Amino acid sequence: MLLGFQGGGSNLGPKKLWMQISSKNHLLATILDQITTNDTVTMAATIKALDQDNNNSAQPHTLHRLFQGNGKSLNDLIALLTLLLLTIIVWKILQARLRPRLTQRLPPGPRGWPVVGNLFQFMRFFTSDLQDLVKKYGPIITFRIGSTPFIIITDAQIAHEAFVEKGSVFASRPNPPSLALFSSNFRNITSSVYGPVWRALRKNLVSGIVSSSRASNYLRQVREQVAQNLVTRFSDAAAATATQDGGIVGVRPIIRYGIHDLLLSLCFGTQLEESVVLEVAQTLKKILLNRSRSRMDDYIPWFRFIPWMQSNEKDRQLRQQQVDALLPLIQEAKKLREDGKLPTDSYIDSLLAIDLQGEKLSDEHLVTLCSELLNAGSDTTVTTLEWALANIIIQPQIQAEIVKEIERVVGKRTVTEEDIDKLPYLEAVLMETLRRHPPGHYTLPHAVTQPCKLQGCDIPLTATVFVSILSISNDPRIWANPTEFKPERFLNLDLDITGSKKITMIPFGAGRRICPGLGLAMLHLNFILARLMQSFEWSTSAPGDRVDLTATREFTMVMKTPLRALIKTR
Ligand code: HEM
Repeated sequence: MLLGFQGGGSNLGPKKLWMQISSKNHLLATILDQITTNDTVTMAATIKALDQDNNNSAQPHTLHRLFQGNGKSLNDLIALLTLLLLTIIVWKILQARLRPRLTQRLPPGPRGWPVVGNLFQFMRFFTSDLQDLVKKYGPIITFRIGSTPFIIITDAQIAHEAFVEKGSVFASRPNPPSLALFSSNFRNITSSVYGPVWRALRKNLVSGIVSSSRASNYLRQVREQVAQNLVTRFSDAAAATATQDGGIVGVRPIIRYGIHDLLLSLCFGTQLEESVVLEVAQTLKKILLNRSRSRMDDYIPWFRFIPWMQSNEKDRQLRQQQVDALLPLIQEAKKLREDGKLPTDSYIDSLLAIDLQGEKLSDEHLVTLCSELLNAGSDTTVTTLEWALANIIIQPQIQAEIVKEIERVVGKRTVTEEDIDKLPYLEAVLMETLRRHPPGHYTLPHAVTQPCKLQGCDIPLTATVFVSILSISNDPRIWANPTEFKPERFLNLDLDITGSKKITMIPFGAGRRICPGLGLAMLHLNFILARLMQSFEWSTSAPGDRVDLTATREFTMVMKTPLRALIKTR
């Protein structure tokens, strides 16, 4: 259109034309106003005034020449002004989006590549030690993936400032699109934003199976039964490879089975057949492994167009398998409930009773919430038990100390849940395991509810924030000789594992999003480890064997070489 003007006889360049237009900007502003309000009658009057203005001037106005002298229509003028208006709007939008980025002072971090940011460095640093980066950039580090800042806090005091002192600000979760399918549109505890849905679901879990766990007869019986089955499974596996010194067992699969058996019973109110437990465990593991793969298309949208990066179809298949595995159990639980036979302490019973924003939960939503309990509580517990046994095998004096404590407190009878509080050394071994080998090296991702400052740096709304759990529990300013496995350090320590007063180690996170299963997890860990220690002598699978403590990331940080042990009934 502008070219049209120039070709229409005006010998002015665009810059000069603009200056002339600007000189009449008061009248033009009025016209612009009228264009936007579609007030054509007054607009005509204003243009007349502009005309008048030109007639009175010694030098005829350029616009006048352009539109009247050259016979251009009012429509052309309107089009020019609309174009200007649009340019102004686009400029304002760009300014609003760019200004915060240009003036923001994010925590420092490594330089990234254009467009993808630190994509190629991030996953490497995420699974390795951050010490070198901390030396270079300080205790809070920013990575960028696409345009999203990933901020990692490595220091206990700063973690306390963020998650506890500014708890409500750091209490939300980011909502990456690929998570929608498995979280029923971000409506489970782990992924929901800080708000009423999260509050209602978390309260339901905590006031249901977590708080009442010790008091509930049903839950106590389940644990007793599962611990007994676990001991039998270890005995059977050892018998299959029996030598005169005992039998060799692969530790992880047996414990995995036991913990799934336990959580499925807590969830569905009934103990399930072995084939069902195995099928559910296998399906959920596949999903966890798929979910823990980095999904960069969440942050760099054009990745979705690269064929080998597309995982939507795979996600849909896995979701279907999850529904196929869990829906029959939900339907069975509904029938038991109708017949008044479903234990009221089971998780599914509380979910069937709950109204979420005035509505009962759909079957699809129930699948999501049951899977969440099983996923959150299984690998974390299995991993902790495997690391604990590995360290106990490496240091036989720790095993001797645990057994001595159990004999002193319990005598010859089988250890029960009531005994757990009287076994401080056993608990110290588990605490040291959670410090040295936390199942998650990072908290889950947090989002902020409003832009804020941390240590003088900006934390924008777009940020995804993590605390490095491992950096804190390996910090030599907090823990003497942090790389040594020494349960004794916990014996006379007034430890606050929730970190609410002071953060020293937070394997369960801290603040509003702290793991709601903390109490239940500690009960399971103590009870099962006590039973396994009381039932068997544990040693390396062959004389001179070394237990490899290298970690690798699955969903949790697991032993890279799964633990094999020689066990002998005591
Ligand atoms: C050794 C066992 C466990 C460990 C180490 C552990 C650790 C964690 C960690 C680090 C978080 C993230 C906290 C954050 O983002 O700041 C978390 C969240 C969570 N955990 Fe656990 N957990 C364990 C067992 C359990 C169990 C048994 C349950 C279920 C009863 C459970 C349910 C959850 C849930 C639902 C969340 C999400 C909380 C929220 O977003 O509000 N966890 N856990």
